[in-house]
Amino acid sequence: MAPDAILKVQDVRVSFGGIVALDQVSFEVPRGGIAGLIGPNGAGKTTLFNCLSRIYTPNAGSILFDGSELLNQPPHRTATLGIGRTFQNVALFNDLSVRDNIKVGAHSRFPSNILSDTFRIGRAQQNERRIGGLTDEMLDYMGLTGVQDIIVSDLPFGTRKRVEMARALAAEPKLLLLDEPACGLNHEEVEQLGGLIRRVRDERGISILLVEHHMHLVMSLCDSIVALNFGRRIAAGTPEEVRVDPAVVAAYLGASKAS
Ligand SMILES: Nc1ncnc2c1ncn2[C@@H]1O[C@H](COP(=O)(O)OP(=O)(O)OP(=O)(O)O)[C@@H](O)[C@H]1O
Repeated sequence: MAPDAILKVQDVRVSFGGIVALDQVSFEVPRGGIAGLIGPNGAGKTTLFNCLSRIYTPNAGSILFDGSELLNQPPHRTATLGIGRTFQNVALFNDLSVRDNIKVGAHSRFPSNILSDTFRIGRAQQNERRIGGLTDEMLDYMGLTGVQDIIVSDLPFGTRKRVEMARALAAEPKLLLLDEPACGLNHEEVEQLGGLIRRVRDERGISILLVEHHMHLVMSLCDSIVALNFGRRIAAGTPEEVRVDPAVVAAYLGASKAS
């Protein structure tokens, strides 16, 4: 793996019965980069994200994260290894407050064990203080301090999306996977989101991979882009290269004709 790649996806294949959702897909995310994953509906983007967050196990291929094979790790370790994620439809604990949702993210940074915590109360208390500190920091960073006690289900969709990103950031990931972060946001919110994602990379050094249909956001934000269609990689390169790639143009024209 190139020393500057945080993620290397190599020849990944996933099939569901007769449907091949990913077919020999390979690409890299440079460390400290913002990479985009694009493609028409059904191209395989979510399936790939589900492999990266270990919800699915590929039938073949390799996923190197920070130099180690991710597929050898148990699924529950992805957060502790340093992979954070948000979901297309927002997956928060709807009955909990903003603060408690973010605390859940911070907890994965300081894993606890009821047995050892019982005998090492001092350490458990120290971890609780750190979790509280990290939660405060994320509330402030994401501009959510004013709504910290509000139950998540009472908030507008755009704010819930920010809470979800704050929860992922509270686990201090090395790589953040954003699944359609602009979906459901208005024009102004999309502009703010672009600035926020850039800040997360610039100020926190977090590498980012985003799946997104909002082409203006992808093209203005990403350093590199991978395009999929029918489970296959059809193009990869800079935004300028991918935008004019004939296979990408044909895939999107085909998708718009079909819809
Ligand atoms: N759990 C599953 N069982 C069966 N088929 C699936 C499953 N998940 C995805 N697929 C199929 O795999 C293919 C890729 O789907 P996927 O959701 O990854 O595409 P996508 O690029 O994320 O699409 P969208 O932009 O609409 O979210 C599709 O043909 C889809 O129907």
